[in-house]
Amino acid sequence: MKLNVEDYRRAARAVLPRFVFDYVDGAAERGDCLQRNRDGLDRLTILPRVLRDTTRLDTRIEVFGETWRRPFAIAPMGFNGLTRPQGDVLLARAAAAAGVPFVLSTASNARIEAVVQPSSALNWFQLYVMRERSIAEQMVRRARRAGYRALVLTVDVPVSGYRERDVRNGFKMPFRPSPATLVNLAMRPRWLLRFIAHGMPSFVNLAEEEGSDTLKLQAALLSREMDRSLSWESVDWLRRLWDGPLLLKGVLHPDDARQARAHGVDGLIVSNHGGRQLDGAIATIGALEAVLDAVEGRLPVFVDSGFRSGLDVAKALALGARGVFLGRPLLYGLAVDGEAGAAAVLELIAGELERTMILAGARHIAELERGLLRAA
Ligand SMILES: Cc1cc2nc3c(=O)[nH]c(=O)nc-3n(C[C@H](O)[C@H](O)[C@H](O)COP(=O)(O)O)c2cc1C
Ligand SMILES: CCCCC(=O)C(=O)O
Repeated sequence: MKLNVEDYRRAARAVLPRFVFDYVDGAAERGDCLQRNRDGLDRLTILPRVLRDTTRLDTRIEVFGETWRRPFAIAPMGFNGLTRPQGDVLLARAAAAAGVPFVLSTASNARIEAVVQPSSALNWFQLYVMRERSIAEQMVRRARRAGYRALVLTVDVPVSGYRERDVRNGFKMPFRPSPATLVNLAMRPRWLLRFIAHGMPSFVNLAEEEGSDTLKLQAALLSREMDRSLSWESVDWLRRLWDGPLLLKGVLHPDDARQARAHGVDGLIVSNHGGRQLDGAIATIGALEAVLDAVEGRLPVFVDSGFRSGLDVAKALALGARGVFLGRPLLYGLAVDGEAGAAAVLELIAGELERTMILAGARHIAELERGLLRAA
């Protein structure tokens, strides 16, 4: 029986080859940041209100003129095809059915054009800018043509975080599995059969750049060789390329939040990349308040990293976040049962959020406010 995200995590560990589970589940260096995200959330408690008629409950929010059925979304994740063939499409479908956004990663294994869910107005695209800037430019154009609504520029990967589990597993391109990895693969026959049937997933969007050395680019993307010259001027450059909502993902410092506003950014995602980048980084729930104060309500501020339940989501919203992005929980669901598994995780978290709201006496999202929070 899978009653919570941790149950899905354990089930995912049982079905995925170790190198895949480690890539999904892993974090940078000692895993301090990963743990700090959890500690920050666990230290917040709810001071509930009672005797409020909660027979009518509303979890919808408005973002950039569109309605999300739930105040959360699926975070951009690269290499989703490794967890399940067509993983990007399966996640996008689960999100569309649940009425929440799906953010397609630059490092997706499905084409930008193939993932758009026409039934949903909530297709978003995440951009990594690699040294070959023309790739980013081309992808932004394609995303606009394909109907993506918002563009998320990820700014916390100027260099790859040091993921020790990936290094130990030899997880890089070209992939040279160690004997231990091969033995472990033989113990995951269902995953292996699917993998053989579909072939090694690749970063398909790179292949469309004419005359480029695709293999080299793929390896560069997997090792996250980004353009480290990225700066606020680059944000201006992107602002000119993209006329829809533009968000920065990976902002933690209030001064950067202010800068973002000055450069015409439309929204922020307070994120430490799920603890996968700077191991010393502040917990996102701890960074959130100062960022909110810095933007003075002029931009929607979202948050991610370490959110594992509807209760966690409720805490961030009570602090003032507009919404929460969820990463690994969706991949655990996807690993276990494909689209249905991802849908089940979204439903699980929605159910927890509703129960939390009822028990806290909040009838709609605006009633999740700071007065309901106390430090434990
Ligand atoms: C397997 C995996 C791949 C990721 N790939 C990307 C990516 O391609 N682009 C990006 O902006 N963030 C990426 N992230 C970070 C997520 O968008 C998000 O910030 C993080 O997963 C949130 O933390 P959580 O997994 O604890 O919910 C990735 C995260 C994971 C777990
Ligand atoms: C595989 C490309 C980048 C994925 C990423 O951003 C991450 O692993 O956190």
